[in-house]
Amino acid sequence: MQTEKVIDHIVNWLKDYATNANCKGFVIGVSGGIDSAVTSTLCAKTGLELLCVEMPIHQGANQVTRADKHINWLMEHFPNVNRQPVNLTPVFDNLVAALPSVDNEEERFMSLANSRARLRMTTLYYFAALEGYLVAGTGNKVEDFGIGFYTKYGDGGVDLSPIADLMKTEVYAIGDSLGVNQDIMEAAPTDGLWGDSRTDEDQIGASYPELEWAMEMDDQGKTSDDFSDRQKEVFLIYKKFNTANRHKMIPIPICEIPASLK
Ligand SMILES: NC(=O)c1ccc[n+]([C@@H]2O[C@H](COP(=O)([O-])OP(=O)(O)OC[C@H]3O[C@@H](n4cnc5c(N)ncnc54)[C@H](O)[C@@H]3O)[C@@H](O)[C@H]2O)c1
Ligand SMILES: Nc1ncnc2c1ncn2[C@@H]1O[C@H](COP(=O)(O)O)[C@@H](O)[C@H]1O
Ligand SMILES: O=P(O)(O)OP(=O)(O)O
Repeated sequence: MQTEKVIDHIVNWLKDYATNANCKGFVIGVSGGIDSAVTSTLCAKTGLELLCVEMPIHQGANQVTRADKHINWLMEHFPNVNRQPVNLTPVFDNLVAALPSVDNEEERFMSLANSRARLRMTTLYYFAALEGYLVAGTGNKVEDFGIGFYTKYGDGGVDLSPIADLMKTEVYAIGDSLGVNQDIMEAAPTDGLWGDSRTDEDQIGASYPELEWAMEMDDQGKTSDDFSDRQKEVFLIYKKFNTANRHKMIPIPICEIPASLK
């Protein structure tokens, strides 16, 4: 990858898109992870306004510290960057309190994890409408179009996706070139939605480099019969997620009414 040229390409793309859309700039959620660190830095480099929103929901202290440090760094280098902390912990707790209780709390862990991402999306769109900004998405290619590892209409609900054509390893290469701080470069990817320290790899059962390999093999038309041992295992994990989450990667189904009925 020609890293410097890719950076310039994305920055120009962001600038052109916002200008043509008559928007003043961007709003983004900054989590302390690599995807939002890279995307926010690319947005900052456009020179347009950038609002970085920190939205903890029972967040691990290390994630909050990494996000803080990254935003401080951006603000030191780019006068067009501002920050807005929004503590969503009480909002989330109130939502849970307003919902009917369940017999077994475990039954709703996934539903509530995704609700966290949707509260963040709602918050980002509040600022987008208020200030005339676009919501910048932070999904990369393997998450968005490989395994569909994001919350539909949560972190997947965005206006534009600057890094969605880049694999996670390419996002790290860009982060390195942009000077993203080492804590973030070394942090294990996590969706941070569970109130514990589980990583994406813990949840998925494969690492991003492994999943990128499987995505490449799938694109080449390979099947699980072409592999054995760990490769077969990874390929099957990839296919399972890719199949289950395909509905997130295509337009929503619309019930077409036959002309004869109109
Ligand atoms: N980037 C990240 O690391 C990141 C961010 C957020 C979430 N996550 C993870 O992503 C996962 C998201 O969970 P999920 O995928 O179950 O939730 P989701 O809400 O993203 O998708 C499930 C929902 O999609 C709809 N749906 C299901 N099948 C459908 C179909 N065939 N056609 C149309 N709609 C359909 C239903 O409403 C269902 O509740 C979790 O494991 C979460 O931890 C990862
Ligand atoms: N705590 C957070 N504050 C702001 N924005 C956040 C936070 N956690 C997540 N986000 C945003 O959502 C995407 C996806 O998050 P994952 O951690 O990968 O699930 C992230 O890039 C932020 O934009
Ligand atoms: O989306 P982010 O910034 O939270 O990155 P990661 O998923 O690698 O934690």
